[in-house]
Amino acid sequence: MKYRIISVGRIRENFYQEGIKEYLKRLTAYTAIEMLDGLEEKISPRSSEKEIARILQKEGDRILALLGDNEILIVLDPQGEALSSEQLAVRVQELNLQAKTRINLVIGGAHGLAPPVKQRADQTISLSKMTFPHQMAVLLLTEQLYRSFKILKGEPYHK
Ligand SMILES: C[S@@+](CC[C@H](N)C(=O)[O-])C[C@H]1O[C@@H](n2cnc3c(N)ncnc32)[C@H](O)[C@@H]1O
Repeated sequence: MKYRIISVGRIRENFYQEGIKEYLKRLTAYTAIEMLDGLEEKISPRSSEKEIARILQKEGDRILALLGDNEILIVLDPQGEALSSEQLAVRVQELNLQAKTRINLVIGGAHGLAPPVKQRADQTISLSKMTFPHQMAVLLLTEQLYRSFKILKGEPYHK
């Protein structure tokens, strides 16, 4: 099964880039995985609700255009399903057995994700009830995916 992390916001900070790159590299021992970032629209901090909705829709259209019919979409959202690392590992195992071509994990931008993206989601997963910056959410996700594969392989990993 192929994995793709789609981050609407660009991964700008060096220290996030380094961490994400490291976990993506480690993950290649277990699966084919790529990351796509920077799908965001420019937005002013003083944008109106209407402007934000318009931008979210544009970003959402871009995300949905990337997905084939036979691809799984998992949205990352603080309001999503809370899983332990062991439960996430079981979820990864189940997903890997599905007759689908790719698993897409989507992280929203500064204003989250448009309703059509949330509606298309096959699953919505939370990393915590707290809200993180998108770069932190991508880093946490890559680490938790790596942890999942380690758990599934029964390989040692610091607790
Ligand atoms: C800065 S947050 C967006 C916050 C925005 N106010 C909203 O309503 O979604 C950027 C993205 O990071 C991801 N994210 C942040 N915290 C998360 C968490 N605790 N669990 C899962 N994803 C999270 C989500 O995909 C979110 O869309």
